[in-house]
Amino acid sequence: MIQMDDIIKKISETIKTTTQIDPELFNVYNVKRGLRNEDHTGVVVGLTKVGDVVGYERNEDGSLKAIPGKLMYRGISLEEIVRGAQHENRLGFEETIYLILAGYLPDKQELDNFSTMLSRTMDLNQKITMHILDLEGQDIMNILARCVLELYTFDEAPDDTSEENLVRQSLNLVATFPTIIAYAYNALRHNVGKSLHIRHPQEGLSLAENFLYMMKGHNYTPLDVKILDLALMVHADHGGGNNSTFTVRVTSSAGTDTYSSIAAGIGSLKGPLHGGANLRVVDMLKHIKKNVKDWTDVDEIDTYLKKILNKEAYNKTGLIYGIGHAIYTISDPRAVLLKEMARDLAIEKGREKEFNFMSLLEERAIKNFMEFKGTNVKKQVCANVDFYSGFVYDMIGLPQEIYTPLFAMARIVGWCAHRIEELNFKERRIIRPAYKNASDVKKYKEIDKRNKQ
Ligand SMILES: CC(=O)SCCNC(=O)CCNC(=O)[C@H](O)C(C)(C)COP(=O)(O)OP(=O)(O)OC[C@H]1O[C@@H](n2cnc3c(N)ncnc32)[C@H](O)[C@@H]1OP(=O)(O)O
Ligand SMILES: O=C([O-])CC(=O)C(=O)O
Repeated sequence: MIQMDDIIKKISETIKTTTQIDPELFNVYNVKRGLRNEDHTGVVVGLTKVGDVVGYERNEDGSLKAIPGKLMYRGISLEEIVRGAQHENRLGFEETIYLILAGYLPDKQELDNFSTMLSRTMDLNQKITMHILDLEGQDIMNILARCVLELYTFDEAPDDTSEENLVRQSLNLVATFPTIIAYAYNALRHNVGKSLHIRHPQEGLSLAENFLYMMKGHNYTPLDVKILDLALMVHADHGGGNNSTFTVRVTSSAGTDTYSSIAAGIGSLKGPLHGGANLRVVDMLKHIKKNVKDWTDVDEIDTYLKKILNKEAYNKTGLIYGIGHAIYTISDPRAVLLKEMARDLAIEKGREKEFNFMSLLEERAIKNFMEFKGTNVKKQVCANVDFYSGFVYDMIGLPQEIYTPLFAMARIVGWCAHRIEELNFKERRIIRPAYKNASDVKKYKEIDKRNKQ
């Protein structure tokens, strides 16, 4: 009897050749691999007023000048937004959500009303709650995507793309992501024999605090809330070109519903080269800690990093996770803020040795990467947002299963703002680039005249 395994083996063998395309053809046809120019800068494919990501300037001769990274939400620097909230000793995620969605900073009254509305909207109805608890699986990003798709059936106007309906759907998603993620995590714990706690979000608490409450009951501190709030602020948007937001924009441009589009964005963010890198960093660090005996020995660290780059160690992809970025060169401003948080927390929690090790690893990874690439390197690399986030989450007692979902819990804001922009832009057109055919033209053969492959 023909077995599926035999067919899988055969097709897997043929795709070794059918998927290969001569790299030279990219030059011949001027195809931008990964939508990236020769110097690795992104091909400009759209205009946005939501967020801006700056990692380099152009010299007069057109070459790249590396600069410290800048991130703007609606034209305002993320660093200023963070420092503003810190200076006034208040939380900032709700203000960031308002800024990104509405396009301007709210006044005190607007912010109070908005925060109250969000905390009221966080609660899920019984049917949806039971549904989340019923979703099987180990991966919360996968559960989140499935849950978002299911929300379509609970929405009375899921396909309505009017401005008001898009805003209604966006606010609901922003407010309920923390609840869905916390409940999905609690269901996961329950599956491995722990008690099931399904706590209703509390009116009047911030999104960050409500999330900690739903995850851990009253077992969190004001500092934990502050740190989570800041982490959410820095992950909220990253312009239109990052893989998940672009996915949301591409699917939105076809006119599909909010739930389909956001589920696609979640799928993209889960990838280990994108938001899923925060989990890979934690895993890679565990591995390095096991294999490097002296965490202060630069030679030992360098030897191990070289092995990773040579595809001889860790997961043999040749990648050092948490390092490198499509746009940033000298620094990712979010990694700078997260590192600052990590340092302060490490001192408070007695984990300075680990922090110092990570900091040294960051420095050595950049140095080893540049040496490894030698003259082939087109641009400088730096630690990205995913390098320190897991360490920060661990210090406030959050489990690994929710590290990438936490990214989604913040980025839902940017996704919604970009979707609204994509759908309301008057000159809007379906996003439909071209693929140049690289296959030979062949004649169709009748079935009894075909050769056995
Ligand atoms: C939220 C976020 O999405 S932040 C990014 C999270 N991802 C990671 O941390 C994974 C590790 N980093 C990477 O894989 C990459 O740096 C990416 C995916 C973030 C960006 O990739 P690119 O835009 O292709 O980066 P860039 O153009 O600077 O790459 C130059 C070369 O260096 C390689 N490179 C880049 N980063 C790394 C790294 N961390 N380790 C090893 N090699 C790397 C690239 O593969 C590329 O090689 P190639 O020229 O042989 O194709
Ligand atoms: O911009 C990118 O390519 C990835 C990124 O850092 C993000 O989405 O936050």
